[in-house]
Amino acid sequence: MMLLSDISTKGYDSFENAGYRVPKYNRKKMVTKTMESPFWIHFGAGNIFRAFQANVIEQLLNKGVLDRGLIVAEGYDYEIIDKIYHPYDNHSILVTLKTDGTVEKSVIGSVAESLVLDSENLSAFSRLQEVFRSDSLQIASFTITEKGYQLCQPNGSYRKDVMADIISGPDHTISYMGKVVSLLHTRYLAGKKPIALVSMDNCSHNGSKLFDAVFTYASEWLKRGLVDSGFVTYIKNPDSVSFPWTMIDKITPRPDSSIEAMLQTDGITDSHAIITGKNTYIAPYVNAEECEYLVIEDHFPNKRPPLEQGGFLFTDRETVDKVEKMKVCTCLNPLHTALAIFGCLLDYHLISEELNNETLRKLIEGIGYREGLPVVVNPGIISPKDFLDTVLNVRLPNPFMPDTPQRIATDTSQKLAIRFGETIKAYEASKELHTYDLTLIPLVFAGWLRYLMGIDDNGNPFTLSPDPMLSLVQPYFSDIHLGDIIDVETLLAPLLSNATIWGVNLYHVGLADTVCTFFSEMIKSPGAVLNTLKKYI
Ligand SMILES: NC(=O)C1=CN([C@@H]2O[C@H](COP(=O)(O)OP(=O)(O)OC[C@H]3O[C@@H](n4cnc5c(N)ncnc54)[C@H](O)[C@@H]3O)[C@@H](O)[C@H]2O)C=CC1
Ligand SMILES: O=P(O)(O)OC[C@H]1O[C@](O)(CO)[C@@H](O)[C@@H]1O
Repeated sequence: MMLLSDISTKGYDSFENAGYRVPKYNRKKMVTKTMESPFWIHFGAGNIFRAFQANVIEQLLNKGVLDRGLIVAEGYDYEIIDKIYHPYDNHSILVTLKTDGTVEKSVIGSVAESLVLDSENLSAFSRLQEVFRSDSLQIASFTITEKGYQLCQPNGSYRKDVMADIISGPDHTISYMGKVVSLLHTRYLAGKKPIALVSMDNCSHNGSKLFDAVFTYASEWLKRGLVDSGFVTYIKNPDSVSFPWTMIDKITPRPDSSIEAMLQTDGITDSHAIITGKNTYIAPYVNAEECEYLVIEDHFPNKRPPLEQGGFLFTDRETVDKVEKMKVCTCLNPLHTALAIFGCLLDYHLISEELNNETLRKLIEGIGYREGLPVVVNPGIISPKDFLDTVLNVRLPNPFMPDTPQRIATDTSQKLAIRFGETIKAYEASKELHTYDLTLIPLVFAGWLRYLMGIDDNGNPFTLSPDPMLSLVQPYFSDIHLGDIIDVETLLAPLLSNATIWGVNLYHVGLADTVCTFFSEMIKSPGAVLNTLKKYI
């Protein structure tokens, strides 16, 4: 029997004997050095951080490239720190699921310290202030989901907690970003020390999103006389505070029970997944694919260690933008969304199993190679064709990855515009290509509308994944049944013309009729979704 919670007292031997990779550096020394002179603090203690950033730093510690590790702060879901970090002395187990079926299990010790970003927890907050005052701090990074950067409510006014912070100033913050900007203010007061604030979230132009959030607090505080103008100048000066853009890619599903069972078979009896009160799915272990990309705009005013030795790719902003577009608009995420929609409709519960369905495989190959690649901009540092080949032949079919269409189907209404709309716009702008050449993208659009009926292709009801637009779009489909003869054009017109959903008004780009035709065919009877796909692919 092995206990992860015993690891700091009993050492790594039993884990090593059970075939786990274990820290090869002197962890005590590493922790002491990190506490004394931190270089990287990360906000967002969720799964991707543990699978990716913490593992890269672990490798660099093992190689002797680094002698200090990471500090992590969690400002949204404190339960993660209390239940998943502290009981294990900040260790975690990374389970890497390789495509050949082999599994690599590693004990990750690179997180030296974990803290709640809670202004009411005075000791944690003053420690964070101390970290932000240190000369050595070079990077504050974030994986806090796209929601983490949003300061406003859907009606455009500030959220309550944001407004409270704007009024009370940097010394009494309660909102997430307010607390971050308060810490940055501490750093400013400590001598305008330079730092890179690096969003590593999956959203387009993420650095600018982070800047906008930070700048909003600073300028609102300046307006109210709560900070001096030098603070705003500090944030706007790229030699003091930078906001590099990044592109991150590593499929990291929620902790899966099959992995937990595997750890138990190895004798680890205290590694159980939890769902926190804030709905984070987290465990002392994390499961992820092997493939990973983190492309970062190389702009670090307080310098940085040689993280490229851990595989991060440093480049200019324009290249990050191109890589991001390549991944999100063409080579990965459109394929993922197509599999999510049709996976739910065809009752699949594993992405990898969908790749064994010839029709679905042809669908995503066509979306990538035929419809997407002709308009993708080559970023240079990664070849789109090679990237797409790997997605199709290595990553998505990986039978050992417990990733589900239902997870990816989350928030589809927010994803269609960026994942498909950009390709449609590129066809519109092209002299040689025409939107009427597109068949597969309209099939996905019709598929999503069919998905919104909440009835699968066998005629059975299923639960739609969470999506902020459901209450708006679902009512259109509430009275439709398979086999109904309806005026599809009249039903769908308000949706098809909504450019917020698709990135374009489908009438303006000549695709509305095609989507209506496909949708009509998909609602004819049970089995009609698959038949429609077969007919047009
Ligand atoms: N899981 C994946 O495959 C990948 C995830 N990412 C990025 O990382 C983000 C987080 O992913 P995971 O760590 O896997 O998810 P997770 O569910 O394990 O953790 C989510 C993290 O975001 C925080 N969070 C959630 N809502 C928040 C809010 N409203 N304000 C501030 N913080 C909030 C949580 O407290 C937690 O730290 C994703 O949204 C994505 O942008 C990027 C590449 C791959
Ligand atoms: O939920 P989304 O944004 O569709 O992303 C699906 C997955 O694919 C990725 O884009 C791969 O990096 C991850 O960010 C995410 O886990």
